[in-house]
Amino acid sequence: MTSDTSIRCVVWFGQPTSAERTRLAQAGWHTRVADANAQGGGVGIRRGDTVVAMADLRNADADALREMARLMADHPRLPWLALLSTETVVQAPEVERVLRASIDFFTAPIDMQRLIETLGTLAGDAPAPVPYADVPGITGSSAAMMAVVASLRKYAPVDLPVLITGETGTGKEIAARALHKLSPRRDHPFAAINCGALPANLVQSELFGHERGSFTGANARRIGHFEAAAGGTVFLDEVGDLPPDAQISLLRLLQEGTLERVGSTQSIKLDVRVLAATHVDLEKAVAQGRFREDLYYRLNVLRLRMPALREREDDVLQLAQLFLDVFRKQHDCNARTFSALSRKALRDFAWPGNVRELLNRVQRAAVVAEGAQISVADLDLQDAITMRAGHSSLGLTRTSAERDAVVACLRETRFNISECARRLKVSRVTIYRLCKKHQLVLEDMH
Ligand SMILES: Nc1ncnc2c1ncn2[C@@H]1O[C@H](COP(=O)(O)OP(=O)(O)OP(=O)(O)O)[C@@H](O)[C@H]1O
Repeated sequence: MTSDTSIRCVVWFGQPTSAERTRLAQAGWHTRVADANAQGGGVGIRRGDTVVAMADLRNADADALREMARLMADHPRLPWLALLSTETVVQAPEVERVLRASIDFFTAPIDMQRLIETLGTLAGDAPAPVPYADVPGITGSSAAMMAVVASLRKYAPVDLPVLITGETGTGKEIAARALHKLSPRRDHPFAAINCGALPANLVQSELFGHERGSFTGANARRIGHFEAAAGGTVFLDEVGDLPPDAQISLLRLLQEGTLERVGSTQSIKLDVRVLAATHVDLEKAVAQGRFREDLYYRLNVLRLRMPALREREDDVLQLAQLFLDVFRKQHDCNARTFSALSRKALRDFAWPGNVRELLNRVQRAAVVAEGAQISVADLDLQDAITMRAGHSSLGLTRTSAERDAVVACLRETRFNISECARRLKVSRVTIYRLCKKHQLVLEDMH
């Protein structure tokens, strides 16, 4: 069983500066200087800990270089990074040997941000989120999320309704906001209305407005949500909850582009795009006569399905780290990252409440965590780690397909990491991360 208190350690062959050590410590990495005097002074390394070795060539003379190359050859299982000075002669045979044995190298002055990101990747952390610069609010680089982003880009400029489906908390409103922001209507209002939360007797008036005196309590004329969003976009969440009379008014707006306020017979022309969401089966509601079929076809012109979080296993850690980083900016908290075991639990959990549940668990964990690492207990996910990863056959199939692809390519390339990375169109660091994820020990595969 993996310990939930595993450490991350950089075994530094050479001399780190105190500023470098401080930055690493801030990022959750212990530094153990490997020299003749190091015994006992460093961190105890145990099974389950993450260890990265640093070949610091900045002050290395010819003897030290030779020694380093020999050391690296003796420890091929360690992930090695190399640090060079601007004077290091990279063509020198000993330097070439060091570089060939290294996953990546850095030249002084070290870009500490890049170093910390590289260490994180080697430790199996979530890859940095893919920024969709033009698609606000959307995070995730899984295949499922990339497909969503492609649809958002396609649908946004088209002035037709979009029916957004998906379980609760999958980001349907985020998708609707992104559609609005990417559309030519972006400078006009966006109104999000939860149809299920409107009092049944006031739905018509809330959505379409009313004239003074149209019903008891209507003391003044009121503009409805649709009119207030003129020129923009209206997002109707839980559209299946609309009562029959509001369904008729909405159909008319979609067909004719007009509405009537309650208590008036005057038609008002209105330009507004309608986006609708549902987490219930609208087809079933139509079959049962609870939802108008003609309205269903009007709303369902373009369809966007938001995937459940369990279908986006690759995004869970990115989202968790993002939510933690955002929380840290707003609150004083010790937690900076997730323990190895809690990362496993985050990946394995089925997330019935989807992204919203992830956000809530991370925020709660950030409040209760005592140290720099969020534990499984902080996330209240103790049960998740006892369950098998990917209860769903989809999760299992995907994981084993990924493992098979890496193993096959490594064999085809005769375990040449660079060639394997080139063929799979990923970085060498990713190959090392995948080997770690699937517990592939290169030497055991020959
Ligand atoms: N891809 C994403 N990137 C970042 N945050 C997200 C993403 N998807 C959802 N969220 C966050 O998750 C929460 C739930 O999202 P949202 O309200 O859009 O879900 P929903 O599907 O509309 O839920 P419901 O069906 O319950 O109304 C929000 O806080 C949102 O910011």
